[in-house]
Amino acid sequence: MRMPLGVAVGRLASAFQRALASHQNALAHLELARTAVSRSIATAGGAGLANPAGGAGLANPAGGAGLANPAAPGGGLRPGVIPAQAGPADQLDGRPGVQAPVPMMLRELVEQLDGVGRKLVPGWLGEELSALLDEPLAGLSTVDDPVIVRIGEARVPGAGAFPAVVPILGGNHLVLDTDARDPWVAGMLRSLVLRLVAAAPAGSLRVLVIDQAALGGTFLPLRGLVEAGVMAPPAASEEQARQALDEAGTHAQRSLAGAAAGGGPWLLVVACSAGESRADLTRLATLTHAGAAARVCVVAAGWPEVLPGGESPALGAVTRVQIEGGRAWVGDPPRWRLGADGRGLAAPVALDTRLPAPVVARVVAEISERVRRESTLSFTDLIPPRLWEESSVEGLRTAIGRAGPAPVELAFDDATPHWLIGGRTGAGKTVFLLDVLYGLATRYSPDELALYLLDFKEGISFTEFTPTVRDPSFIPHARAVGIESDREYGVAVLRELRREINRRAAVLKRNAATNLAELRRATPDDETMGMGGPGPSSGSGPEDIAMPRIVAVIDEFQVLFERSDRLAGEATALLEELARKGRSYGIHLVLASQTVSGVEALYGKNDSIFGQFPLRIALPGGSGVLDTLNNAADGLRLGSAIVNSSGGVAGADTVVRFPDAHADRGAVAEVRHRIFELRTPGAPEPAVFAGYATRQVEDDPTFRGLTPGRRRPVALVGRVLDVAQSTGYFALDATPGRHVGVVGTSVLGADVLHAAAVSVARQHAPGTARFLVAPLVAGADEVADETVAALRAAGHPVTVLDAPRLREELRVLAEPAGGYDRTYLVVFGVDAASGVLSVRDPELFRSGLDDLRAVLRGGPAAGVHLLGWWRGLRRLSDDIGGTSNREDVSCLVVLNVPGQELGLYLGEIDLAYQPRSNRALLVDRDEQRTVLLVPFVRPGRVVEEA
Ligand SMILES: Nc1ncnc2c1ncn2[C@@H]1O[C@H](COP(=O)(O)OP(=O)(O)OP(=O)(O)O)[C@@H](O)[C@H]1O
Repeated sequence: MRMPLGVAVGRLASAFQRALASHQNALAHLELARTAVSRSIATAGGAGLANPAGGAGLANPAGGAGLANPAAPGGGLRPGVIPAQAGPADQLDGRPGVQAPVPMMLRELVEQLDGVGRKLVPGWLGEELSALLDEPLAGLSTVDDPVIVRIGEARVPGAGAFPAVVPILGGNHLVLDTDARDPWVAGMLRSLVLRLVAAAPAGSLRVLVIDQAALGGTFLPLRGLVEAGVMAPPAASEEQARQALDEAGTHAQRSLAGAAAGGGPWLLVVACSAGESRADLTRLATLTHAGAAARVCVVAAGWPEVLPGGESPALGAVTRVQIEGGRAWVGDPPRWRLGADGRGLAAPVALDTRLPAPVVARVVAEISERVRRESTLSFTDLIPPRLWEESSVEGLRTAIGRAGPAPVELAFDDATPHWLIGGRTGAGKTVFLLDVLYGLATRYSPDELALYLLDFKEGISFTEFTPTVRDPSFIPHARAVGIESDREYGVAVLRELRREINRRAAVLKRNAATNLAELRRATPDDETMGMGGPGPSSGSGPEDIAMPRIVAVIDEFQVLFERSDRLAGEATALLEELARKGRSYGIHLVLASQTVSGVEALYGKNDSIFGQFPLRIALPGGSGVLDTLNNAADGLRLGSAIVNSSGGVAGADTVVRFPDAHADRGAVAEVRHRIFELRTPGAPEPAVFAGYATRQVEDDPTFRGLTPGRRRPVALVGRVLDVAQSTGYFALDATPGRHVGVVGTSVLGADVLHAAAVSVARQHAPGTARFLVAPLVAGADEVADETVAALRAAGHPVTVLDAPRLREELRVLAEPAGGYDRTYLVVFGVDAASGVLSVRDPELFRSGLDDLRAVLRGGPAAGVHLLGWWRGLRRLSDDIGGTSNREDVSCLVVLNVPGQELGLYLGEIDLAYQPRSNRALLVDRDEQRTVLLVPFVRPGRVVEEA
């Protein structure tokens, strides 16, 4: 029985109404509609699709009851929707065997379906794009269902054109027989990807492009999507292709494993030249069988029918497209048919190829903006609702930002024990580190986590973790904070970490554990945390097994290697050891650098260190921490980073956005105060080393603790650059030569002498020590006067000497008679007296220098010590009778003396000393001690001039 055309159309219309009502059910309705069409065609003409010419009215659209006239209101093609595309489609004619054009009903069907698809996928293309971009991008609420997407335009000679659509996602895949070296195919792939990502909700779809044949060039026009975090940088080599397919496989496995829970993003794998390798074909084919739950969709171009060794791997739920002489033939999609003969759409298709650059730019910008909007997170998003609830037994984890809308967490654990961070100046390194550190310090208590924070550059990176005058709060996890650190201080921190490794190794051994996690799993927390009884089998005290994980951050670590000297050698050895052993002992390194050369310096020195740093984080300009072939970080915007946990190899990058901690100072301060309030009462402040800070003896805790009655007085001269910043001092015992010589033209010499004099004075009861003070150089008068005043205020007798009187006193002191416990000769500018001292007494045949040398040797045994400042090493050497007598002044504080000159004087050729402002070298010949000092200076001293 024949069905009247009007009835068929009525059915069709109601089917479409339903389809339009719910895009969720679009495919079901497509099926319904198709059936209706087939039926109507079959009943109307009995000829079906294979021979539409036989269908009444179908061959002549104009006669087809409204449907046939595209311009007719309410039906047909909307003006401007289908572009009048020039190009191959204009020459299209029917597929061989197809006698007549595709029925208009089908054309209408597909047109209507594109109406549905338009809701699903923005329908812009070619010239129409600009017009449509005035509308907001149509978005999908989900991509969980199959999406009907337009790939081109079916053209029927003499009968107009209609959109050619295929189902994609939802378990549907697309395969083309021609690869993307064909510009037509390349254009279609780009257009398809752009339509899909534009429509998909942010974060619901990620695109992986494999493009070996064009070295990643096919998707160059869409590279903005990489930065938007929607598309991974194209895999352009065999190795990268393998990694991309690994990722797709893992994604499918994970999705299948979590299928019951539902959700999760989709991965669109676009293989631009699939036929490059049989292995890749097999893996792609496997994915087409995996079903919708795998949440991977394959679009593969260049799929060969046969391979040299046999058939191409069997494909699953794919729509095939063949390219023949500039025409595309679209096969039947899985589960339904586009034509009655089972051979697909019976009309050739001109693929969508044109994506005008300005339009692409605008779409990409809009997508980026949307992703940015939807993925923007603030500093507080990194902070857990409840503080200090995590255990660090298995490792440390913290949120650092988002990839699209998906939160990204990074870990310090067995897989990624240490991190390497790169980024040019101003790339946000400090902000990123603050994000990480606050994230950690809010998740883990100080029993679970300790921090060592070291910064070598000028700036204030870590200052906020330390108490200041304006804000006394601090982060109780921080044990040591170095700001504008010296290399020496850096090495001191590394030494301390090595000591901690050795301590932990011993505890582990005693407890028969091979690593920290094992020990802590076997030991109740209150014991390992230092709050309970002794360890299980060791009998060791709780302090002994207190083992929070330690994160040591070294910003601008390349400074350690900026010279090729003994210190750099030690730093390399220490870093290597820490990197190698840290994993087992819960000690994790974060090395950050702004220059590639910093990284290369270390590579050059020792290749193996960076093998221990699988996690690479590249901020803008930080490609140096990635593989040499991976320049993904070059075009990054501020606030984004490439995170790569495969040692930086290309293809394993994730673009992550992180919040700007600097932008929300109030929130940051509030978090810090919350952490501070939670600390155990009496928790120690971090030891803060600020490279620029000067030190005064009056503020020194050791100085304040000095009282009379010490057996051997100590002369305090500065603060050592060790982690505790211990006080630098010389013990003045009876050994010949126990005198303090301060050397250098710097006026800081006078300040150091002051510190030495007032500190020894505190160790004698008033009146039991006498001080002979000789201010011999004008530049030191002020300090000398202060010294005299301070000594007198302490109740000690003080005699002020000029050069001739100094000579007299030396004559007396050369044969000491006693009377006082100690006599201190404090000479500001010993060298200024050398003219007077070198004169020989005509009667005694002795010069002042002879007496000086006698005092230097014999004085200490009689309680006489010289505290002297020489304004040059040569002058000191001359006064004491040459380098062979150098033990006669065995305690030196060296200021601005060239390292080489000092090395020669001390007989240490490889001495790594560079004079710099606000620093001195403490040399104790008797104790074989050479350490860098921040010398004590008078308040208000401008040290830069030193
Ligand atoms: N995620 C972000 N979003 C927006 N702006 C950011 C972000 N991170 C950092 N910035 C901004 O970038 C600027 C530089 O950041 P930061 O001080 O962290 O850089 P840096 O790499 O440490 O620089 P330098 O090495 O010169 O100290 C700051 O003004 C900061 O506000």
